[in-house]
Amino acid sequence: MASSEGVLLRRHGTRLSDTGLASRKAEEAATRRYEAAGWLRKMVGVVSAKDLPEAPSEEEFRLGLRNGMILCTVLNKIHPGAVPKVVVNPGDSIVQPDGAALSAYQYFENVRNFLVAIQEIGLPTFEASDLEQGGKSGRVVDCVLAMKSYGEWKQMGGNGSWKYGGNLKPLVSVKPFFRKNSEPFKNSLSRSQSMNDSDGLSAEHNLCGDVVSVESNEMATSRPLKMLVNAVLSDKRPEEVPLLIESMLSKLVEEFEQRLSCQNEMVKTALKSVPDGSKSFSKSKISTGAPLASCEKRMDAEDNFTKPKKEGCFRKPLRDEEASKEKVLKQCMIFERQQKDIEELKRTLRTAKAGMEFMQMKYSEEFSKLGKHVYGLAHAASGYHKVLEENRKLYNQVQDLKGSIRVYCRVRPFLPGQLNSSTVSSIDDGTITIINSSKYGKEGRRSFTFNKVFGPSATQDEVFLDTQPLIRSVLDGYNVCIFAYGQTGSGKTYTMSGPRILNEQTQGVNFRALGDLFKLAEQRRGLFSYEIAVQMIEIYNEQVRDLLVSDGLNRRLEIRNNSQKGLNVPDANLVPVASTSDVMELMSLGQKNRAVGATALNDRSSRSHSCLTVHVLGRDMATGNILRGCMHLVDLAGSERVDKSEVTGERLKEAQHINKSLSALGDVIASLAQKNSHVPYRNSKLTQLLQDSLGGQAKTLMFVHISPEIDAIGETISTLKFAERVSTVELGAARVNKESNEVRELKEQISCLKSALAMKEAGSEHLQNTIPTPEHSIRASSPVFSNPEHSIRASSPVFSNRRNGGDYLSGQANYRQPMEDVGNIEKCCEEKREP
Ligand SMILES: Nc1ncnc2c1ncn2[C@@H]1O[C@H](COP(=O)(O)OP(=O)(O)OP(=O)(O)O)[C@@H](O)[C@H]1O
Repeated sequence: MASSEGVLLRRHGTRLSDTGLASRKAEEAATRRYEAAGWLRKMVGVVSAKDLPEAPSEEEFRLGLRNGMILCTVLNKIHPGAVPKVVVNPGDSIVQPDGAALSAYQYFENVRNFLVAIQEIGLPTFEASDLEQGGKSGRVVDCVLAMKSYGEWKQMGGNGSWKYGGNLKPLVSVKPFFRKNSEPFKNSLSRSQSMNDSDGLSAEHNLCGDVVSVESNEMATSRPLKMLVNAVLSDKRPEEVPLLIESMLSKLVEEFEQRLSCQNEMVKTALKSVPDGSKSFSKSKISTGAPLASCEKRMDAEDNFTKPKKEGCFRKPLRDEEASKEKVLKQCMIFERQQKDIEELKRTLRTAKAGMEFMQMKYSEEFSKLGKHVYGLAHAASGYHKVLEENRKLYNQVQDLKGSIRVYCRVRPFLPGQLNSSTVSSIDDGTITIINSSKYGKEGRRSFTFNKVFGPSATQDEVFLDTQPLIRSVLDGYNVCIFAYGQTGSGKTYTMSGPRILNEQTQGVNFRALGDLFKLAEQRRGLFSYEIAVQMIEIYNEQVRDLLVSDGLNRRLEIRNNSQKGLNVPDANLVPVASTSDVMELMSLGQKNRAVGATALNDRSSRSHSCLTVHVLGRDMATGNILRGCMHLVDLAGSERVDKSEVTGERLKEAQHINKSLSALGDVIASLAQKNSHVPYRNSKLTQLLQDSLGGQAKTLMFVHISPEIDAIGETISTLKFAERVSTVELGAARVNKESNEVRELKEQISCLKSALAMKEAGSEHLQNTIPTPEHSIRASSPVFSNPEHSIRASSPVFSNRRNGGDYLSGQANYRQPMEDVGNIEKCCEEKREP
């Protein structure tokens, strides 16, 4: 063996000094081995020691003792009964160099029992594997030499606890062995078995729970392992055992390492999940002890629950325990942290709840405020509607003040090819002066005053300007009548519709009025909803016909002034319209249906009155009030005299009807203007038809057309007379207003003169100088005197009666005269006041 060791040493190229040390050690080991072998041989005798040479090699020493018989026999000799039963195999005489002949049973029983006994005595032991190939025979030698010492100590009468004083290495890693068939072994085995059989979990738990010291823990752990080893090795051949054990051990080590790394991972995870801030908090809690203990308990419970049951309890190194404790600490910190978070959440919830309640209260307050505001707004809105209504009324009153019957005169320009010699002398705002030819009487000029006179150059836009405000009145529920009056060819159709070729500039009143009507209705959307519909009627020979028929049948219609729908001709087609173009389309249909007769004067001359009525129904969306208004656009038949038309028979009849109806219209308007109690509506179909729109709050606009040709002067004058008659009262009223202004001014003059007289009578010497004051100069140049209109007054009796009137103004008057003048002026004022 020494040589083999030497060979080994040489093979590795060990240094010489090392080689010497090794050989010395080898020699020493051999000496000890020989001593052990000699002592054993001596103890068992030559026969029993036949397998153990006197100076054996390591191998021979191991093989000689391998069956355990020598060892057990010697031990029983020095300590009788130490190994109660030594197994003797019948075939043990057959010695195999590799020990293959030895049964595993024999091998285990004797060696184990020996080792148990040695352990019980307190002698140094070895591992069973040390008797195998590659085992450490030095331990066996130590054990044998310890037995020798023990035997010698016993022989010398040693008693009680024996202390081995030999130079032995402590056998820390050696597992304790228990004697087979011995009581302690039996008890531990039966206990382990019963535990495992009954309940693996509780058995493990109890095993772990019973651990009080490391020693007892080791004992408890070794029992099931022993069983496992027994079970595994029982049917194995001896030569397989070392390999098996090696494999098992490596697996155990592997398993242990795996668990260790697993635990390390858990600890790392726990450390990561614990916030830094919580450490100090948790530590302070842990220092109190109680929370930590509870945590540890919880963790133990968790561990026991999650650990696989078959693993059993492993003895852990101290480091593992520390890691485990640290893990517990971390868990505890997490738990504390979670509790803190829960508290925080609860607090937040409480705050949120309070916030919600506050918001709810605020919202209810806001809602009640909003409700009051809405109520106020509704109130204001109703007020606004009242104001609107008031505004509507005021607006129409203004229109009334402007005149509910307004007459406008329009002079047609000369047509191409006509002689450019006009009967119109001058046009001054509302007054037109006509040159009256000698043919119809005394040569001279005649003036007519209307609301406005449009000369030949007036545009369609200018003509419409005064009509425009009345369109709003229609939407406000008032009725409006717009007439085009005049002799044939004077331009009625031009004013109402425009020329044949239309553009934006040449559009007539109809287009513009309807355009404004729809535009205003659109602007009022949201306040009012409007329904607009159109009727078109023709009055021909005092017969009423519907012009909006598609079959061309001219059925006679009746006029009923008391129709509930506000329709005077309820049987006529009433066509809803939504735009100006809708209306124009209907108008062109009506024009086609209109009875048109060719006359000597104008091939487009119409011998009938046509009336386009736009019915407006407005619903006040706030109050639900209904407003009904309508606008009549009437293109009257030519107003020329019958004899001029040179017609007889049917044409004469037509002309007579036209004249009669126009005359009736004049009568009605005149009656209205004069505010007569009786208005003769029923004298013609035309006035019957327009009854609701003539008088009352209705507005009437009449465009009177005249031709400028000299040969039409007769028609022109008769037209102007008709128009003057219609507008007389209105204009008369205007005149009265004018006169009252004059009276007021005259009164001012009187008071002035009176004060001048008073001063004179007071005997002022300087009167002569005081009369022509700047005040008088101003008065002399005041509108009353400077106005051309007042030039009439200058020649009036008031001033003409005055002697030295001019001197008076210049301050040269006789002082008696002013009193006369005052009397005259006062008299004049009284006269003017009368009408
Ligand atoms: N202000 C005007 N400017 C230019 N042309 C005009 C004007 N007024 C009328 N006319 C032209 O005079 C002609 C006759 O006009 P219009 O047809 O309108 O007369 P009327 O009175 O309607 O005739 P009737 O009674 O036959 O219908 C037309 O050619 C028209 O274009």
